Amino acid sequence: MKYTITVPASTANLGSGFDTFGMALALHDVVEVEVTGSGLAVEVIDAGAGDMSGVPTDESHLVVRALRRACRYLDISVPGIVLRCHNAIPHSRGLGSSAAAVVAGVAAGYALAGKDIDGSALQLAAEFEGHADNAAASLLGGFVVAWQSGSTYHAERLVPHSAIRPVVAIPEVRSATEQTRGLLPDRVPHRDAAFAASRSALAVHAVTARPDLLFAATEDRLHQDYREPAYPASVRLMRALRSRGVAAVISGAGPTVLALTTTGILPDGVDVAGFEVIELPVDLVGVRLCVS
Ligand SMILES: Nc1ncnc2c1ncn2[C@@H]1O[C@H](COP(=O)(O)OP(=O)(O)O)[C@@H](O)[C@H]1O
Ligand SMILES: N[C@@H](CCOP(=O)(O)O)C(=O)O
Repeated sequence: MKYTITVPASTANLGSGFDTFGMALALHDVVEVEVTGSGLAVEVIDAGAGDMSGVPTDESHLVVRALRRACRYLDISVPGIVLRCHNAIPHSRGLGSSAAAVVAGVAAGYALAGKDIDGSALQLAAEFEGHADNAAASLLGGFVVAWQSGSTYHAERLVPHSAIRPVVAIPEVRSATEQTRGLLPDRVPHRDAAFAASRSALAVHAVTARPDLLFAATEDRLHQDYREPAYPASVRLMRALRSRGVAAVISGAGPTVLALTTTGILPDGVDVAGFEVIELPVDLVGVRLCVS
């Protein structure tokens, strides 16, 4: 039997919802899993993601680690595994590749156990990253609001307004989420926290019902400026787009720039040299499984 798991990329934060908002995007990794008599074989296939040479093919592969974790949680043992990973989501660009890999592995564990995905899958997946925004989006699809109570992760899925057409500008350069989290301060001024509270509350309304409010709703003071030294060209592009009235933000921990448009294109005259610009519709479904 072959289990095929299709998992969407995601964009986190959406400007004002640091570690809270996520949105699934229609760019998918596909992972095929087969159970064998013994051993582990991992094949990593570039399906558009670019250079995959740094990705391991042993037990340290992220999908394998998440699959093993889910199998332990679900109390099943698997004698051997063949894994074929077709990677389309570029790595270390702020499009949630690591969360997608973890969600694929967890979903594979549930598939092998013959169990439907439930709330515990989010917990298992979010534990890998320490925040649930990307994982919830890849798991549930649509627009998610994620939060943590103690060590428990939660998320609510909302449906984005149908007029929203996300466009991403992906640079060639990479930046590791772990490193850019290190650029964030331990404390922020109270006025910035209040600013963030107003904009993130507004963003829930803007994304679901009032796209005309997206520009104000995506303003951020908690993370993007602090991370600018890691990817100045991305921040420059984001600011150039915002100066034209586009609701542009840094996608996740960067360096991709996300524009929440209603046109599916970026305005003429903005210099996008060094970026691949593509429209990525919202994925409303989240992770899916096919058994053959
Ligand atoms: N499909 C995948 N298979 C295996 N490892 C992956 C996969 N996707 C991401 N990773 C691992 O996660 C790293 C990128 O994670 P991260 O820095 O959080 O960036 P991103 O914004 O792309 O999630 C990669 O360098 C790789 O080690
Ligand atoms: N909220 C996180 C999101 C990281 O997303 P990624 O796609 O860059 O891994 C953060 O901003 O650190």
